[in-house]
Amino acid sequence: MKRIYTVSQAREADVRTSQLHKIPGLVLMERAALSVSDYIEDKYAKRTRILCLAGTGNNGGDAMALCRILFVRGFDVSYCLLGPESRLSESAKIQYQSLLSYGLSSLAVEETDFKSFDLIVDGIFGIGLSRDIQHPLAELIGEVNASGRPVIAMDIPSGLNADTGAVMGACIRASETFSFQFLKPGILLGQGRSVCGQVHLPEIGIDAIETGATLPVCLALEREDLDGFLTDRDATGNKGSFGKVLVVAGSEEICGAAVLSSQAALLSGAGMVRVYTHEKNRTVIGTAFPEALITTYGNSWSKDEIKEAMDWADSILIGPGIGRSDQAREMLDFVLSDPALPAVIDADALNLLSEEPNSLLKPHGKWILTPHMGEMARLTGKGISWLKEHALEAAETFARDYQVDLILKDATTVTALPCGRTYLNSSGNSGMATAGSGDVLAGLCAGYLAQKINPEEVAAYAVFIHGMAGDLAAAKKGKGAMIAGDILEALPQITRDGGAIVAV
Ligand SMILES: NC(=O)C1=CN([C@@H]2O[C@H](COP(=O)(O)OP(=O)(O)OC[C@H]3O[C@@H](n4cnc5c(N)ncnc54)[C@H](O)[C@@H]3O)[C@@H](O)[C@H]2O)[C@@H](O)CC1
Ligand SMILES: Nc1ncnc2c1ncn2[C@@H]1O[C@H](COP(=O)(O)OP(=O)(O)O)[C@@H](O)[C@H]1O
Ligand SMILES: [K+]
Repeated sequence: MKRIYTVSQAREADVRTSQLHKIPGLVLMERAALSVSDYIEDKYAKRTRILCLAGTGNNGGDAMALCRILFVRGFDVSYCLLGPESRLSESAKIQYQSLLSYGLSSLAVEETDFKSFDLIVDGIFGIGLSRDIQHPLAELIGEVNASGRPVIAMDIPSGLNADTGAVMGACIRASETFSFQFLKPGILLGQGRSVCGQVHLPEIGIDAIETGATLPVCLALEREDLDGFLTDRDATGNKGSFGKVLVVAGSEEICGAAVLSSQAALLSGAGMVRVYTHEKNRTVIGTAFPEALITTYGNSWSKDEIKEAMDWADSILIGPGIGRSDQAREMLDFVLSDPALPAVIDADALNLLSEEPNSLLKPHGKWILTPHMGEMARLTGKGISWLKEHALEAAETFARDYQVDLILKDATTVTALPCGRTYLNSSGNSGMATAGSGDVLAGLCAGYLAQKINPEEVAAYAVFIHGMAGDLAAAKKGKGAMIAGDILEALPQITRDGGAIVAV
């Protein structure tokens, strides 16, 4: 599991480490620069022409320290200081003076042709970026990007908001980013994934800030974490003991969502799945998915029937394809009146809830909500562009206010838990933006809930596994041609024997 620190948390960790262990900031800067120089030495020949672009803050200090180390190691390296000496931070000034002592003075940036270098290091701005980048640095960044040269970003590509992933005026497009020790939210959110390139997280000796399990922290799951989640299947279990899922999905007009979500629930390892749907769907679901138990309703649904199914189930999924009719609203109200049954609330159920969000405030147990940005906009009354820039804050606030697990689906899905912990998902790809992909995720959540696998964090794991399956599907079919059924088909490769993970 990787920690993700906001700008203020990264600064806190930095200060804490310096104070507690009496390690000056310059030492951390040296370690940061060493981690990048070791990498460059491994990957590039000594004759590589390298240009380090240094701003006047500590990010520039990192770049100048790197320039010195590479010079001492025999590389053909130069640098441009992008600002007056008078604005250098304390540590950056020391790095600059050190370079001068080696006889290395800054190139004049207006006379520098970026294309004449083989590799460019971006140390213009790090996490200290506080406003939009303007003339002339914005143009300079445009020229670096247009040069077509590989760029290594120190800490974060200059111009990327480290908290939100928004581009602030202009942004370096890096081929690789060395984020010092901890990920930043902006690397995964917003434009982060498209401008960071390959991300490295070198250890530079900074202590983590959390001192107890109660502190809010943002995390990214990794493949290794699944070993603890998908434990071996109980050899003595039976279909009743592996969890029973009730899927309330589909309507007179829509059928596919019920098939995809209930298949995902069964593929998660649950013992039984029962679909409660409109009678028109019986034949299709029964044919496409003979393993499902099916209960249907006609013009009117039956409280007794659904109650009996809820009593039978260990978890319920409600929403995919149920529509927004009065009938759907009544069923949703009834289902949510049982606080004891762990529930996944998806798709149309979310749209119905957005008409009356306060119904989420009534007492309840485990509820997982899975809105995409459009559904979240309806639920919160906020615009989609605002939500995209404030995804972390929006998800965390919602989870806390309504005491639900909130899966805010997007290219990087944010999963916020009411305890204050948040996960940013690093698996998955744009091929997953295909109809029915969300139904698969909702089914997976309900399936794991029924099995009572790590209920507290189940939402984050389901998202991660869903993304991994999407990556396998993309590898097999291509991002353009993959469909939701391919994500389903890939699931067993991840959960082979309910435990071992097959490399993606
Ligand atoms: N754990 C840590 O936090 C460590 C941090 N280090 C480096 O230090 C960096 C942070 O250093 P700083 O706080 O000095 O911040 P930066 O080096 O990111 O830059 C801050 C400076 O840029 C100015 N500025 C901000 N936005 C601007 C804009 N749009 N146009 C023009 N000027 C602008 C600020 O006023 C400030 O003077 C990190 O990103 C990292 O690279 C490393 O040295 C090692 C350890
Ligand atoms: N560009 C992307 N990169 C990674 N995952 C994506 C991307 N676009 C969409 N997804 C994922 O695909 C799923 C789409 O779900 P959703 O919008 O509910 O689709 P549907 O309603 O058609 O089932 C979500 O899990 C989302 O996170
Ligand atoms: K940078």
